[in-house]
Amino acid sequence: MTNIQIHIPGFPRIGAARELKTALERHWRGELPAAALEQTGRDLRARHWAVQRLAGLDHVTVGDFAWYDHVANHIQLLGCEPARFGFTPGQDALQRYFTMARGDTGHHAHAGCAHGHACQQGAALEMTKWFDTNYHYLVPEFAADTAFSLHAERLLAEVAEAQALGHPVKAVLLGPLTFLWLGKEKGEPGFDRLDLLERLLPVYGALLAQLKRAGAAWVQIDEPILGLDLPAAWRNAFEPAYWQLSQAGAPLLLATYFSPLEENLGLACRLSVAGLHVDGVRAAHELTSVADWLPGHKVLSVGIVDGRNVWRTDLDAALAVLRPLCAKRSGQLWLSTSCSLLHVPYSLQQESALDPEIRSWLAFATEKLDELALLRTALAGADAANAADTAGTADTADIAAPVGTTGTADTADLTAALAAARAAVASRRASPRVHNAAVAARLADLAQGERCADRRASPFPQRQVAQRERLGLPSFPTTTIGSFPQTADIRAARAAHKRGELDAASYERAMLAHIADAVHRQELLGLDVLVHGEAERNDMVEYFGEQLDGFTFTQHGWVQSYGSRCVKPPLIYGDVSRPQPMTVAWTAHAQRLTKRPMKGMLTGPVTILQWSFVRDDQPRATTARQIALAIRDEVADLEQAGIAIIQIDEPALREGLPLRRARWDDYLDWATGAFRLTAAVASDSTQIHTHMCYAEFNDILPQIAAMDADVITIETSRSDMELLAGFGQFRYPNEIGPGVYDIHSPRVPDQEQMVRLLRKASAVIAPDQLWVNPDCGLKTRGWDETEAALRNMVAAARQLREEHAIY
Ligand SMILES: CN1c2c(nc(N)[nH]c2=O)NC[C@@H]1CNc1ccc(C(=O)N[C@@H](CCC(=O)N[C@@H](CCC(=O)N[C@@H](CCC(=O)O)C(=O)O)C(=O)O)C(=O)O)cc1
Ligand SMILES: N[C@@H](CCS)C(=O)O
Ligand SMILES: [Zn+2]
Repeated sequence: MTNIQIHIPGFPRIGAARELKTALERHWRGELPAAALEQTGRDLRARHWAVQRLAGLDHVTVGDFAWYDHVANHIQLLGCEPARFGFTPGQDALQRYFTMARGDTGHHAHAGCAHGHACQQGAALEMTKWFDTNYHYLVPEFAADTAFSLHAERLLAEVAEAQALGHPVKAVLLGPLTFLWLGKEKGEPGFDRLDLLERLLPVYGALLAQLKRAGAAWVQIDEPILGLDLPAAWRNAFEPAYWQLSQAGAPLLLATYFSPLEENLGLACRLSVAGLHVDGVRAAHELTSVADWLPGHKVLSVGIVDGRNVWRTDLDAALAVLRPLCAKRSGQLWLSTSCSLLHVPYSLQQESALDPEIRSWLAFATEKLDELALLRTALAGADAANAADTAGTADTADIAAPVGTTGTADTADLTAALAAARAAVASRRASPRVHNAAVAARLADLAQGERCADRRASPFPQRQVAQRERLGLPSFPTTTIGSFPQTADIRAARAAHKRGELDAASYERAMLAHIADAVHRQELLGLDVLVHGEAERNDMVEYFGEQLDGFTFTQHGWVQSYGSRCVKPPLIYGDVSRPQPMTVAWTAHAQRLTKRPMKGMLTGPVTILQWSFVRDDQPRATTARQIALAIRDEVADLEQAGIAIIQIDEPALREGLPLRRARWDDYLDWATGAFRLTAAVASDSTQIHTHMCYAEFNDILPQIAAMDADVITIETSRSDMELLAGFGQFRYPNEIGPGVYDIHSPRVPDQEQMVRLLRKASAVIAPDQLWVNPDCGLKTRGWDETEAALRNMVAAARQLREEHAIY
């Protein structure tokens, strides 16, 4: 009979009430000593392990906690902190960690630094998106002389902490190949970071041996890159690497997630490990093959509960998938979430304001633990019954005894719990609030007149003439990306309004005053195209989600985005439409305060989709088109209100690319189509901007060009304008604003630094196509640094105008 166990690849670390965020930010402000911060970490870990055990999980996961990011943890664990930080022996490890994550603000590239203007010494590690999620990791830096050494004290201390609390431990590590893959090569061209594997493996070996000695029953070793299109050298490296590691220590559970294994399936099944975890949601179609190919003595861990979305699991469907697997695997079958629960909110228990019907459709992290326990109980019962049928005796001795609330369920409880889950799934399927006939009809009408609906009236050159005539901007026009500092005042006013302590009219007055302040400051700075500053927005996606039909939102559904920063993704449960204008009054107010053009600011359909929890009952493309129509209405209304420039942000367009290249074309087709559908309603003389950050665009430049925005502003400063080369080579046809300063750092760039970047940009893009702007919005910055940086930016633009003498 099958031994069924339950576990999770990882748990949210930020805390039910974002305790980690609060503690970190207090520590960084100097208000909380390191010892107190450490205590917060211990308390959170203890609480999270207790929740896992109480739900009946067989192992607690240790090693998923991080002060800032789990990849950064591995940089320290494996002793490869970049030399450029100049850390000295004996320097406090926590301080070094935060310096890597946040930069060394004591080292100013602009003020008397001997390293020149491209100086990156002391700059924070680059952040980039973790696969196709909205979580950012810190990018390891590798060079030919990178050395590794083991610093496992923190991880081993966490193992000991869990053991002291009486928990069976499964430690989790990033695998060596994924760790190297996620890093960036620095230094000499021609260096290949895969060459470091030989040096890295002995350190992993020593680590695994230490974990075994420490009593970790299992080590989960994450290799999500097995779901990517890997170069042959990387694929070939797996077998020898894992053979070497298998000699070292505790049994290894190799974990893959986010993507099907495809051509790597046989390889993953063959590796010298004791078990394999697969994503049973995104790679559901591979489960039978994996169950067939994986040798019988290995554990198969099936990630059957969705770790990337918030819908309650259809337990009947899950059991229908699991039963045959259970029959095939006479040894050990583990049930799990598809991936770490880092990507979903903590618990539904705190959500008192959700509509009860919609609430019944949902499962956040802690509810997903309960789902696993239910599935295990249901499956174990069926397995026992089968065994009794075949052997004539019911031997339940090797069924892991369920513990905890759900685990103690007797047959009646189990039946009731399954019935409740079934009713919730049925209610969601049949609910009239999910479907809106008017939205369906509008989409159907579009399908008929498709070609005109997503094309501007005239081609770009004609629009450019009309826009230049209307706007009369100088060359190298200056602008910002939308948000200005979300000050403590702004946040406090919104929090007071939410608590009912500040009435709607007073809140609105406060926001209008912040907008007026932002407009005034921009005029003094001499910017050419102004923005209202987004003071009234809690978040660029949540704000729209709160106003669109078909969306709902939570009170506490926070998900970590990077470090202490979190987002509260809205939930799309039904057909999307816009009951009324969402931004027009704020933007029109701002426009009335100035004679300069005020840029309207919208979030695009792909980004709203990508940064929300989305429906799983219809294709993402359909939802994207519904959102596109809603935002299109807003474009039309802004235009009607006299707004001449409208920015439609699509920072998540690149991140939404499927992890497998074979699926790119289909995605890019509907994603860029949704953008065009949003923008195409604008007349020729209305200038449409889009903005993208976090993007390595070069492999999708034709599709970005096909979006046909009049102006695109992109993040380029951190790559020293290297990203722009592709736009030059491709002869990007429309106007471009390559970011000239990194908004993630409090460092104020000087004029000369930005002039250098603009000259570099002018060498690859025609100067009359160029705009001047920061990399992204300024909401996380303070006003002093913002004004200082923008003053220098405006001066840099003026200098370029003089150099090119093309007013
Ligand atoms: C551009 N980015 C975004 C991404 N995803 C999004 N959904 N939105 C984005 O903007 N992905 C990629 C990047 C990630 N970058 C960031 C940057 C900054 C943040 C951030 O600052 N997050 C805030 C939360 C923002 C928010 O929702 N604010 C609300 C609520 C504020 C709050 O916590 N209030 C307190 C009370 C405060 C008080 O003063 O009393 C409370 O409610 O308890 C608001 O402004 O109303 C963060 O704090 O983490 C995220 C991603
Ligand atoms: N308009 C947004 C874009 C962020 S990607 C902002 O400025 O914050
Ligand atoms: Zn941005």
